[in-house]
Amino acid sequence: MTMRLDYLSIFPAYFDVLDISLLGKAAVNGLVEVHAHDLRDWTHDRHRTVDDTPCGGGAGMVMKPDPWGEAFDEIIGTEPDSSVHVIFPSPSGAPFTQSAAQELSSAVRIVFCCGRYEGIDHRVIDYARSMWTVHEVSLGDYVLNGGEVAALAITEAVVRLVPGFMGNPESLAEESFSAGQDGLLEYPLFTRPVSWRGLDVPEVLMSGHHGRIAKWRRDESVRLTCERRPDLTDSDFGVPH
Ligand SMILES: N#Cc1c(-c2ccc3cc[nH]c3c2)n[nH]c1N
Repeated sequence: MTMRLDYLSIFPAYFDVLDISLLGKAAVNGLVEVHAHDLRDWTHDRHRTVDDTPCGGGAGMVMKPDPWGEAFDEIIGTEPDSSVHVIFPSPSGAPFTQSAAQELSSAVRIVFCCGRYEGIDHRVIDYARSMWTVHEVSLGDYVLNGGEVAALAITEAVVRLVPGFMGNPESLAEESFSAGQDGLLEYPLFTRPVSWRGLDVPEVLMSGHHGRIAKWRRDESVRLTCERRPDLTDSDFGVPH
């Protein structure tokens, strides 16, 4: 099943990058198809205006609803369809998580609505909610200038989980935040040479003793998670008091 990805933005060239790297390969293999659209193509004035002053006053500009609605009609259609996932990156959105990426990896269609200026007229989101499955999501607690970077990050997090995308799906199981890691951060990784600039690979990893190696890795994951992400430690993870 091919996943169709659409991107609506006033900077559609942001998404040219999706033609390279692994995503390019996935497109070639028919796993995903990518369509980037310039929102200004749905304007009708000579300046191709997509923004206006905020009702109620305030700084900055707000994206007008009309171009979005006409773009939706042409790109998605005018009939409700809950199988279409419409993502609005927003600083006021719910934190985007690995579990959200996992859920979206089985979607047949995802449409990213990339706002700029101060944001998009809220009626656009309300209309989309009446038609499709909408996700207002945030990458994190910092401010970007628009939704494009978030759309790219979410795309990578989702598409790499699409069955058939990763050459070795087993590698997904041991990553940070994966279910296989019990939500823990990934342990430190090493490869050859064994000694590098006076720094050595931990001996246990060279022991060939799989049980000891597994314990060392689990202990390191717990240590790192407790140190860096106490918010993820909603249980003791077997940490001795
Ligand atoms: N996702 C996300 C965001 C944003 C964001 C998203 C869309 C727009 C449209 C205008 N400004 C935006 C900022 N800022 N910080 C995040 N984590």
